[in-house]
Amino acid sequence: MHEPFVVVFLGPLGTYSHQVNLPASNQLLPVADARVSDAVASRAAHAGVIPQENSIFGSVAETYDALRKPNVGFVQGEVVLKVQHCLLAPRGVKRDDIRCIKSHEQALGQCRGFLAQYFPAASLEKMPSTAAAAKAVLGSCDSAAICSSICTTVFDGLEILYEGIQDQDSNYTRFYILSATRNTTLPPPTYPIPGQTRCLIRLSSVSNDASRPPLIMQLLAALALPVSRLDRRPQLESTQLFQDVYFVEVAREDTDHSERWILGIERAIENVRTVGSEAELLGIW
Ligand SMILES: O=C(O)C(=O)Cc1ccccc1
Repeated sequence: MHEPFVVVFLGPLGTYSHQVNLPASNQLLPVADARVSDAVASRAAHAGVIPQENSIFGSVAETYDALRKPNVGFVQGEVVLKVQHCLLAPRGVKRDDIRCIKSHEQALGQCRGFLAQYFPAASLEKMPSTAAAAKAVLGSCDSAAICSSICTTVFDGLEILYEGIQDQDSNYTRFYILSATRNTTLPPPTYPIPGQTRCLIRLSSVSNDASRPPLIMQLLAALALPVSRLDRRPQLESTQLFQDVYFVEVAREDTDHSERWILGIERAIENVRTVGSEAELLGIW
């Protein structure tokens, strides 16, 4: 018997992370708060599902904050999920009773228009996840949660007041599949398509001269790869104010041979280090 391949996701049951389509052989385990990357780094799980970007609200800040840490793991795949938000309340609670709406920051952000139009006076409460919000409103007489309709089957006593409340009908979230090391082999099928087509690189400048802030352009010029997306978060423990860490994704051209492409990426990372900046390969998939 093989040991099960354990994948952690942002819990409790009923989150969008839980609904990401993974191979059936995986053993799925919910973890609380934003502890998914910690569970992967500490080898409590083989891999984890982390939300990376939403088509309405943008990058998931807490994911990039986790990716700033040393030894954060290695992105081995991506999965895109269609997200349809609902407003759920305990059975019997009416629209006019609602004073407080709870959810994950991303879900509150994806439904800003709906909230402003239908609940301009309600207080908004940020929760660790959408399903944590659903669980928290159980038994309340004046609170509702923004979450997936699946939460009505996970938690008894909730009903749907509104469906499809995100600001655009088309709403997708992209998740990274994070493993502990580059050498972890994910069980097939691979995500999303066979053949490695993307990589994620973390870049930061090392500069002690406050009068000459590092130029992003210099980092990217040293990297000299066709960057397809760029994210930025404050650098932790930097010697200067407002120094940033950059996360770049590079997409492989169809004409590029996979192994040659990976060698090129490794060489580009060495080149950034040669000019005195930091570069780390955080994923290939
Ligand atoms: O809280 C959840 O359900 C998550 O998985 C994070 C999230 C929240 C909103 C949209 C997509 C992912």
